[in-house]
Amino acid sequence: MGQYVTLATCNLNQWALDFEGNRDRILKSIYEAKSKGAKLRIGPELEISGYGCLDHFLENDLYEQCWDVYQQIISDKKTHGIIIDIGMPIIHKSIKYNCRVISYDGKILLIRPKLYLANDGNYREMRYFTPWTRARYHESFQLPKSIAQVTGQMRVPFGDCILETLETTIGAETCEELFTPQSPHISMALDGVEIYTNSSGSHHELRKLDVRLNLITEATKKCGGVYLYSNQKGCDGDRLYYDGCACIIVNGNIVAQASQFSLKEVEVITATIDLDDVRSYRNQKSAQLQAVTQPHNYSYHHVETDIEISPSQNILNSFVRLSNVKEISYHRPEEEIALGPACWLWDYLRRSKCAGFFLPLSGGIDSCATAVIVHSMCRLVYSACEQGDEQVISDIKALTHDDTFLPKSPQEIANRLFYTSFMGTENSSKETRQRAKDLANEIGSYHVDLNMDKLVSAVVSVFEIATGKRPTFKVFGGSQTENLALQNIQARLRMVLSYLFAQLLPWTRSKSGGLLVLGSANVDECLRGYLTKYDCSSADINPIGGISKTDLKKFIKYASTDFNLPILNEFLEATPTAELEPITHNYVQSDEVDMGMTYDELSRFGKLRKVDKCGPYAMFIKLYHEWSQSPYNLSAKQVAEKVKKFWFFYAINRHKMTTMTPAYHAEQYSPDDNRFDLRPFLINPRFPLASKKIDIVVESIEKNERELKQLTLSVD
Ligand SMILES: Nc1ncnc2c1ncn2[C@@H]1O[C@H](COP(=O)(O)OP(=O)(O)OC[C@H]2O[C@@H]([n+]3cccc(C(=O)O)c3)[C@H](O)[C@@H]2O)[C@@H](O)[C@H]1O
Ligand SMILES: Nc1ncnc2c1ncn2[C@@H]1O[C@H](COP(=O)(O)OP(=O)(O)OP(=O)(O)O)[C@@H](O)[C@H]1O
Ligand SMILES: NC(=O)CC[C@H](N)C(=O)O
Repeated sequence: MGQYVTLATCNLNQWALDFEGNRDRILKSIYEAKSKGAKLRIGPELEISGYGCLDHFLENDLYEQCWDVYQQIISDKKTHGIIIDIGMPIIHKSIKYNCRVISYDGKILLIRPKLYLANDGNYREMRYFTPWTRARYHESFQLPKSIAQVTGQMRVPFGDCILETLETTIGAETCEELFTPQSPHISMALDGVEIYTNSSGSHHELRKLDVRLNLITEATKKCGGVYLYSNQKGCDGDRLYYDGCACIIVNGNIVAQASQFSLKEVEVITATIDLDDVRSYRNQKSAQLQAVTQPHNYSYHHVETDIEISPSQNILNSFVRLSNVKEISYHRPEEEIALGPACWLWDYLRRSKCAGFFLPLSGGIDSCATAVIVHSMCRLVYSACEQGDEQVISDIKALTHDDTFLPKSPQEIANRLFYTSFMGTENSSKETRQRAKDLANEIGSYHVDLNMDKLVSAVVSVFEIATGKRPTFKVFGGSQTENLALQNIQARLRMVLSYLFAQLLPWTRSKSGGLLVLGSANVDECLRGYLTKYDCSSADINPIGGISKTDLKKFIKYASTDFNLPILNEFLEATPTAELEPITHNYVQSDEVDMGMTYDELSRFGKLRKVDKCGPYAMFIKLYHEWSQSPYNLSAKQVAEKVKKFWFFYAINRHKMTTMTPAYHAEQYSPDDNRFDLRPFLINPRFPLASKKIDIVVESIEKNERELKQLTLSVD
């Protein structure tokens, strides 16, 4: 007994619309899978076009080019001798589908369209594709002439079918289908499928990998079987980082797992498994009864083949070893922050071919976190170069325009690609200035320490000459309006300077090209609108725009030890301040006081608003029950005030989200206006009806409390 089969899956770093680059990575993965003895190779969702083409999926060109590339792949003889399951979009009867194309030896066996499309949060598949709503139904698909010439076939099955080899049955599931209550793998299992494939375009979100892996392990624990999961990896041209983590799971146990974050463009994993293990596992009588009581028309169309994927010599060959069960590996959230945005930045930089990054470095937590993420990128690039990763080596040489460059440290990379600047005013403290300098020194960035008071006073003078009025800070007797305007002008001038320096700093060092300006507004500031519109929060890209202040602090703590940067502790100990107002003997500007709420409270508001989908009234009810308890012990009135204040600032500042810098998506409660959190930006900030309802509840609670108190007193 024993039916040993070697299977392969992969992470591919595809790029939207990079058809030829995508083809080369697909080919590389097939060659590697074959060289490891695999008989089946699966790849990520829509891997030929790249997953994130968005509205380009509406263009017919794209479909034609996918077929062009597909033709090149299957006519390459080196891709024969292995079942290949490739993701691409296909037009059938004038309707666009998100498909798997399964072939062997240059012949297409089956085209399987996605049944349940992803359409929440960041996903809008229904905008471009139509789901194949007819379960277990198939039609005949007429191949494009160019493909027919290569394969010698005119028509192939198109629909919800499964594939039969000489030893087993294979069924394809596509990404979102795993997340649905009636996942196809359930009915496939009941119809005898032993190997399920899942090809995904699934993005990273902090603390979320376990959701995906739990679904896969639970699926195979319940149904038995081998689950091959493949995913795209990297930045393919948008705010998302696809987080790979291809894996192979057998009856609930993981036997192979690829990385979640790395700079490798092609990462193939294989496992040798025994199909008999699936059959033994399925000995559960109740499951067998469910299988035999399925209505006969519930059976899938089996595409029958005479492909042998488990040659009998496998069990006679002592070199063929069954893969061992492994522990699932997860990263801590701090590591996820260190790695995900760093990989995303690297893809962005090499694909944009810019000369590096420019970061306004203030000496505060946020820009510090951004700087440390760039440092983490430099560490990853350095270590990939050390390991001889040819792609990374060629990219770093191209970016630095130096064919001889092989970095000797992460700092050496930063010195060529990373520019930071402290842009001080008379309101800046020497501590923040020094912290910025020290950090730049530690991580090796090319640092510029400058003062821009002349610029600020010049702009204020222009205003004074034009209007005859000179605004004054509040601490010196000015109004709130004057105070804000004087702060905003400093902040906005920093943005203008940033772009000037980003354009010209490489030139001052006789280097060519311009820099990408990095923004550092965190998710909580965006939600509360605690930032100046069109200031340094307006940049080219922002690696931390989807990360909460609380997580950023944990990340800095982690990096202080794991990256050996003790200077980071100084950032953690400092009070967060914008340093836009003058410091006097009894006043230092502080973020949480300015905002009227803490960062922890903001995270809670953010989660309730977006993840739990609470309006102001529902949020108040939830928070009253939470915050009236120890350790908060807040009264209903206090909770009501906090909730109203949050919604007020959220609403008056929502317009700022329409111009926010594209940021790495990392948090479920991201308020990203462009892709993830679609809301109006002219909102009545008082939410009058919800406020009245909250007030009525507060009154009733207070009345109950008074009555209870009186009752207790009279009993005493
Ligand atoms: N409903 C609406 N729809 C579209 N646009 C609207 C609008 N309401 C105002 N606006 C526009 O927005 C402007 C107000 O926004 P904005 O100019 O940002 O000004 P504003 O939000 O009033 O002030 C910026 C806030 O960010 C704080 N802050 C804290 C820390 C650091 C920084 C920093 O920048 O470094 C800033 C600063 O203390 C202040 O509370 C209005 O003048 C108007 O032009
Ligand atoms: N003195 C400064 N020099 C350089 N850049 C600055 C300076 N002050 C502010 N910035 C830039 O403007 C951004 C927004 O400023 P803000 O004071 O709101 O800081 P923040 O969002 O709390 O971030 P940080 O914690 O980095 O100060 C900063 O992240 C930084 O990139
Ligand atoms: N491409 C997809 O179908 C992705 C949807 C899925 N919910 C995910 O986040 O992985």
